[in-house]
Amino acid sequence: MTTFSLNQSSFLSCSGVSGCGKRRSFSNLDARRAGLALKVVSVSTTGRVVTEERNAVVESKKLKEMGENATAAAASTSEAIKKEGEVLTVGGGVRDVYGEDCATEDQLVTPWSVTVASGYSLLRDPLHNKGLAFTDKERDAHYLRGLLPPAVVTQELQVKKTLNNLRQYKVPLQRYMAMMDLQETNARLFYKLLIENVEEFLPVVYTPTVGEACQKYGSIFTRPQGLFISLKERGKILEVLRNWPEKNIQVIVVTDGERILGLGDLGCQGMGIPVGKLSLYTALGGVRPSACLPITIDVGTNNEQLLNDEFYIGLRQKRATGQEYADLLHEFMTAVKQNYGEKVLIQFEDFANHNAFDLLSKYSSTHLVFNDDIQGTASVVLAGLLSALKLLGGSLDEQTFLFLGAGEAGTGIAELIALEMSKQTNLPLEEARKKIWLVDSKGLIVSSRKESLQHFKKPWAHEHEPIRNLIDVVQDIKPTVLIGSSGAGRTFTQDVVEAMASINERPVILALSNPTSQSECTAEQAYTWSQGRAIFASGSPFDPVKYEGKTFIPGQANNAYIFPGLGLGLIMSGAIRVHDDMLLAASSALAEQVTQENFERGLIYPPFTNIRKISANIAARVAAKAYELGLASRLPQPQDLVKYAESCMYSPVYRNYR
Ligand SMILES: NC(=O)C1=CN([C@@H]2O[C@H](COP(=O)(O)OP(=O)(O)OC[C@H]3O[C@@H](n4cnc5c(N)ncnc54)[C@H](OP(=O)(O)O)[C@@H]3O)[C@@H](O)[C@H]2O)C=CC1
Ligand SMILES: CC(=O)C(=O)O
Ligand SMILES: [Mg+2]
Repeated sequence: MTTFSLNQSSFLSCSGVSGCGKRRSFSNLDARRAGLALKVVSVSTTGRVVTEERNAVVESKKLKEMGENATAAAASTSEAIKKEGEVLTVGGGVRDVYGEDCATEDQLVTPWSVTVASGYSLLRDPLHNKGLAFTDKERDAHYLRGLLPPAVVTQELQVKKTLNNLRQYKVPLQRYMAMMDLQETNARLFYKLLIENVEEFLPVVYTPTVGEACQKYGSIFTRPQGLFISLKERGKILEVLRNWPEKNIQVIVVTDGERILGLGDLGCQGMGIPVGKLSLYTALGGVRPSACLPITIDVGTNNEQLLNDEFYIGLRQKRATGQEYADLLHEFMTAVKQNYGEKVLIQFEDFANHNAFDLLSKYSSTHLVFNDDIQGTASVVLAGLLSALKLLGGSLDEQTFLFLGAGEAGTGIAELIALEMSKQTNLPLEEARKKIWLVDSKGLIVSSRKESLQHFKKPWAHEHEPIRNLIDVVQDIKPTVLIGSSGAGRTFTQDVVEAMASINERPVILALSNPTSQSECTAEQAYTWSQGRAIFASGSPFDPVKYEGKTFIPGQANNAYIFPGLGLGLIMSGAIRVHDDMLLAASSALAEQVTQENFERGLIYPPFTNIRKISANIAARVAAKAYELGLASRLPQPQDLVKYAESCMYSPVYRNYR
């Protein structure tokens, strides 16, 4: 294995010797221009794929021999290539002939190979297909003649046409299916459309529609969008990982489907969630689509309705638990590290809390792992609270927090608030926690219940008499901030919101539960019942609300603001572990992106329209923290991390092919 310094790898990794994946690993054009005597790979007859295997060590040696001149050569090479418009250069990195941005990857794959798909195969390769946007020259060069009608159109026109078509669908699930179809047909068009129309299509590929898609996944399933690893694959998980066509994976989102949004156990059909989250990694965070791998672990389901559904696509058995479950997960975690190395980010998503906390603590010291529901949600909510303070005045420790729901989201947020409070005031963590109260399905969590509490609830069992109902808790505790993390829809009833409004001039009410049906209250309810005084945000989006002649725009408190930027920051710094301070850094980076204009409209989050800029800022702060903590492996540290983050981001614009 040959390794390069960052300066070298920013060029070399992209030009193939470092192996940017089996299919797009090397542009011969780049190689020739970089002074390497590589044989030009010829394209086969129509529809064939030419694969050329080489020994990377030999080529690596040649590049090493270039020594210090490599970077300079790379820079001038990039410039030359740019002029011809054949490949795009960004930030000193080079994208290969198919335009895959490999700037963040420096792993070596030996032996590497070059594969060129042409003709019919090219049209069916979603990462490279451009449909009618293939130019006449490209059609000649890539054996596409006759496979396409004569018209040549721009990507912009394709976006316009696709938008027109998508808007014809009035049923959200049909829009979802059309979007998935587009993703599977032409990824760049899918991402361009999603990025340019993020507020319109986020609710389609993500919450709320993705929830319905998971519920009906068996019926709408057509093609695999990720890997299914079930108990049947026990002992063979490494082989299963190797069946995935992309080799150079940077982020895995994995679920076992037991707590999909607030919809409960959807078993194998939870796959819609990793697929959706990873679409956001690319669209919002700029991680290459080919570097993203959605995985669903299927250990059965306890959902009787699914078990009896003839279209169910998962194992027809009750969930495996205990040692059997732990062994499968351990085999998975081990295989991932073995196959992709230790810098692949594994995001745990929508596991039930009885596994989520244990998995996170078991693997956080050996793998680059992150639980989105516990940690990403905490980071996004803390950001919202930091910016709400600008509307409210005062400091974090002057607030009293009440949660409905004491699971992953609730206790995860509570802990990060306490941590931030403790850092801000030097208050011991134990003391900071006393400002935070949680209610679960049995009522207020108090010390007299301590023995029977799950471990993650114990820090929140304060001295107090038990109280059963939320309204009584609100009247007793008098919170300034009320947070819904229960998964139980419409539990912030009129009397609860009215009580919050009678206690506070500007009550902060966050109804985090997803999808929309599970939101603790609607935006309209929050504004109406508080006479327009609530500072409100919800996990799933709500339309603007008109109340007494004024229009209120609800914010979206969703971890989608955090995980794409956090992930990018981890990847670009080569972080080896996730640290709480990175979550705090992400929170403050997000809070700083809220503008005066946003505040004037009552918003505590910036609009999603600016999300790529927001993600670059989050990534930069997370990466800076990784360097500061000595957890970053990609050295030296780039000087301007925001610019570097932007330069690493995937662009969905079509590339010109030779
Ligand atoms: N907006 C966002 O970014 C995110 C939103 N979420 C949403 O948060 C919700 C909860 O997720 P998560 O924390 O992982 O789930 P958990 O299952 O871990 O926790 C749910 C908690 O809510 C409590 N609860 C359930 N029903 C009621 C009720 N009727 N009254 C009072 N408490 C109740 C449970 O009580 P008990 O412990 O007694 O069973 C439990 O403490 C989901 O809807 C999810 O979609 C999650 C992550 C991110
Ligand atoms: C948003 C999210 O992660 C959830 O609802 O589970
Ligand atoms: Mg989740």
